[in-house]
Amino acid sequence: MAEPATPQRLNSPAGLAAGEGLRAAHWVSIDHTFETAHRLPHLGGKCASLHGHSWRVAVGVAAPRLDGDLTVVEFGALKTAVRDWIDTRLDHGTMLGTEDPLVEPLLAADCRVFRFGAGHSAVDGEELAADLAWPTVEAVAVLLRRMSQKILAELPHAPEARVGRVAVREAPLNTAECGPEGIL
Ligand SMILES: Nc1nc2c(c(=O)[nH]1)N=C([C@H](O)[C@H](O)COP(=O)(O)OP(=O)(O)OP(=O)(O)O)CN2
Repeated sequence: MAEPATPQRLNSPAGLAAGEGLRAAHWVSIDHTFETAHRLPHLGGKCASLHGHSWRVAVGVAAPRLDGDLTVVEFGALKTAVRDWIDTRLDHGTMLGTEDPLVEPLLAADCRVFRFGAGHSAVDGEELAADLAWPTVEAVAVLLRRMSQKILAELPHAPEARVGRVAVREAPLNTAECGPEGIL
């Protein structure tokens, strides 16, 4: 009789014939949405005007083999942590370059502001964007990939699990992706 496919056997390289799938590669991803304003004075045109988007982020995590519970990382734990980080710092706020003259008046009016390019004055997560001068979609993807790497490191995950591509959509037609170095 065939041996039952218990999680232990499935995750054990010794329990698999050569070429069987579980040693190959695994990708999972979670999505989150947030409502945030930004502006990009350095690009000029309409992007220089303060405007808002319904942003969507997809965080991908890859691993060469699964954890003992047959996951790359548990969806619920990853979603909770990613949502919490975004919802307390970006959602219903404004992303600005640190030199933007709108920073001070918005903070004075008790609005949520997340500064890019804040260098040594970065606070509460801004350090992850301290070297990114403006909140372009590409820069937001870098920020959220760094955030995801920090979160993954603090969660139980499969051996050698890594954050893969992080895709950020600011509008239905505009998406930026950030992936591991060497992917091109
Ligand atoms: N590579 C990038 N290009 C642009 C960015 C960016 O972050 N990275 N940002 C903008 C503007 O902020 C703007 O929000 C988007 O501009 P655009 O696509 O031109 O405008 P619409 O969303 O209104 O697009 P339509 O297709 O014209 O409706 C610009 N470029």
